[in-house]
Amino acid sequence: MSEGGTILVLNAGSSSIKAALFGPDLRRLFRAELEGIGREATLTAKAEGGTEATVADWGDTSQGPPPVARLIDWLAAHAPGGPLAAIGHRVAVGGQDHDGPALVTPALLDSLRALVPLAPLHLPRNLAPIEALAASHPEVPQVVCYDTAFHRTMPPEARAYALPRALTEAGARRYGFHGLSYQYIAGCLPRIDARAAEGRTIVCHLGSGASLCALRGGVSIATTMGFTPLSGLMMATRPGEVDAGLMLWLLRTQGLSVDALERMLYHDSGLKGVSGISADMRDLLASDDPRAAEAIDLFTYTAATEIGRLTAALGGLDALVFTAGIGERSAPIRARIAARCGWLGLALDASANAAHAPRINTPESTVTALVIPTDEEQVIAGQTARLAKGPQSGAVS
Ligand SMILES: Nc1ncnc2c1ncn2[C@@H]1O[C@H](COP(=O)(O)OP(=O)(O)O)[C@@H](O)[C@H]1O
Ligand SMILES: CC(=O)OP(=O)(O)O
Ligand SMILES: [Mg+2]
Repeated sequence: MSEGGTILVLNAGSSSIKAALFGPDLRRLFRAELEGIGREATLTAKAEGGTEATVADWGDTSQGPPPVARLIDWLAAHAPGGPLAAIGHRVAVGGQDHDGPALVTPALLDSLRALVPLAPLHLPRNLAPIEALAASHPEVPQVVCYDTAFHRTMPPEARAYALPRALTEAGARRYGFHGLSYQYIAGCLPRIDARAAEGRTIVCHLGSGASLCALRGGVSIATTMGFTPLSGLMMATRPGEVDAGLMLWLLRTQGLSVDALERMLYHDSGLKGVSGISADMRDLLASDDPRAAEAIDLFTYTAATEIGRLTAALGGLDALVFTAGIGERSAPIRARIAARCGWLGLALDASANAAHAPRINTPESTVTALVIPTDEEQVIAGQTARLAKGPQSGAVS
């Protein structure tokens, strides 16, 4: 890693691409977010400490060149210059063979390409910039940071499906996702609330993709996503939990192809499918269409019932944390989920919630409720700096 250079971080999610530049001291220098991937997108970018954000209409991203390629060109022209010391990438899935950050090599890329069926919405978007940057910046080490790695502490009963043993042994088990976000939150908790840091805490990562993580003493012991990021909570375009038998029925009797089934599950379900209006929670909250209300009800119902399931895994609940796009910014959704969790002793302070305060529970609430903005890019930058500094560091050729 070139001493004194900057670290570029790329975090491609299902509805957004977040990019950031960090200095050698791991302080953020610049951030950019392309929001609305797959439709009309908007770029927001800002130098750290700067007052003016750049906001640009990015046009329709459902067609044309991959938006990440344009974003990389845009960053080269607009972000602070200087040599790149390393590039860190969020990679949604590491499967059973990859459970910690790793330097990119051609062999690693080959093994990750084989995992695309485990995260077809994410992995191609994660791998494309690695391949492009390996070609354009062959001298710069690249590091992949897995969403799944944080959950390797889950006990066997939280990882296994009740499938034939041979399948479980072959890797057909729950990996969990959003681990970079949960790692960031777990790292913040000791500074924010000792009881949440040491006790039984559920983190609600509610973005375009959504999941919950049960933390005991800051360590993941259960999560709602599984082998793929389809299961668990209802999401922007994914259904969350559905009966596997329904999928068999669709394939056997409704003439659905495997490709059409995959498209339906990853792109056309969730908030978008139920409302028929939008995948964006903001649009649904602003709509007076009853289908929007139905979609929001199903979203908050599923989140609350899954909180119940993870509370059982933890044996009780001390704290609930809201994070990611919806969790950080939507007071009405937090209020509706919390209202369904009153039986746990949770009560929100309406004005603290409306103000997105760091602590939003009432003094009487037996469960602490916190809002913590996540920062996956910071975790990626830390993992990237550690690996790229090592003596074994080398770029892809
Ligand atoms: N103020 C808000 N109210 C409700 N939803 C919001 C708000 N701001 C952003 N969102 C939602 O957050 C989601 C994006 O969250 P994010 O965590 O960035 O997702 P991802 O990383 O999966 O792309 C979008 O689906 C958007 O609808
Ligand atoms: C794993 C996952 O669903 O990620 P995202 O929320 O970024 O789509
Ligand atoms: Mg995300």
